[in-house]
Amino acid sequence: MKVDGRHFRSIWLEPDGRSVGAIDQRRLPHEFIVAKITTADEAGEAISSMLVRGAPLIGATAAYGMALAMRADASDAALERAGKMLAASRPTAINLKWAIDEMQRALAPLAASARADAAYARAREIADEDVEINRDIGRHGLGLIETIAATKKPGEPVNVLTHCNAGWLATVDWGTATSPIYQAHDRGIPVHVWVDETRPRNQGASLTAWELGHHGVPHTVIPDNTGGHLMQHRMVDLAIVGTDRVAANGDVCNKIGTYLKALAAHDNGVPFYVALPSPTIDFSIDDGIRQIPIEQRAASEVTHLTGRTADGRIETVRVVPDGSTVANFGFDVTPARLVSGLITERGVLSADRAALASAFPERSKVS
Ligand SMILES: CSC[C@H]1O[C@H](OP(=O)(O)O)[C@H](O)[C@@H]1O
Repeated sequence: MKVDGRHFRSIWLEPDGRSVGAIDQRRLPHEFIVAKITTADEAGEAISSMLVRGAPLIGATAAYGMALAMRADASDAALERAGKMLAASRPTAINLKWAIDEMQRALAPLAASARADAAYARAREIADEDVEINRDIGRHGLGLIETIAATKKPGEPVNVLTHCNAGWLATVDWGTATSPIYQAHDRGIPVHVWVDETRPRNQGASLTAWELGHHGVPHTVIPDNTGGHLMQHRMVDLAIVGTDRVAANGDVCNKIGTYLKALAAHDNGVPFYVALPSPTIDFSIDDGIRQIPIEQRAASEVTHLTGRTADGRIETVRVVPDGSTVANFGFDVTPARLVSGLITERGVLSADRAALASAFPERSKVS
């Protein structure tokens, strides 16, 4: 997507053909800083520190991390070690394991001398595939927005609520939940986005709002607790969120607070859609609430906030009393019964095993 008129992906191979460039998402929205990742360990640290974040982008970063590992040591032991290290960087997004499995499947049969070049080629394919998949997600999700737009008065926007950041910053490009929004906007369909700030890391306020602003999409940042009120007052036409892992039965794991939005949407008859690329489907599990591991992150993400002072300095301040106990669950699981549909690269599916297996037979058999 564009940043001040210049096209960017969220991650890319640098001109040196070895190191990997990535937007440091911890510095947005106040600073646009590009990080250079030069080793597999740095790729793992970029994922665990959330320099890069978002399920598809985590996968692409791990793929390049495997390539960096092979550049340094292409032995079988190094291939296994890099996979384990990267897989341990974050537990919830299944795209991480998917990408590592893809890389090891491509590299294990090769002679060590051929592995580095093959790894970079496969990592680039994974990144490019993500862009095309997300473009297709947008194409299929666009229909949902067009249907609602047809019921509106001329110029009246379709109001979409989203939670966290499932934008182009969470993927290699386009985003998942935002792809239909960008495509509707680019076609002149009036859209407005209610952006959940998404405590504690504020991915909505700091990332989604930044993205939408740079693309010229009208949006309003709201505290996380506002969505239910807006839905009660018919101010939300559609909710679209991303996901980090979908169980075979259609249960959806996403950023903490998604489940509460789905409950409010269900109670108010607001369509609640989840956008995802097929690598996010985990066909090996069929009960998301019981089987999807929920990451717990540092208390400091809750006790402290970072922002810009009136005179332009970036400062971090404490917002919780010393000594208070903190719980920081990163994700929750929305049961399939609360999901109106899954927007995938192969169409909009009902949130159930039959629909997922029918749309992706090649994946459902593997698991
Ligand atoms: C398109 S996947 C985006 C997904 O990932 C986010 O989590 P995090 O920012 O912690 O990586 C969030 O769950 C988004 O919906």
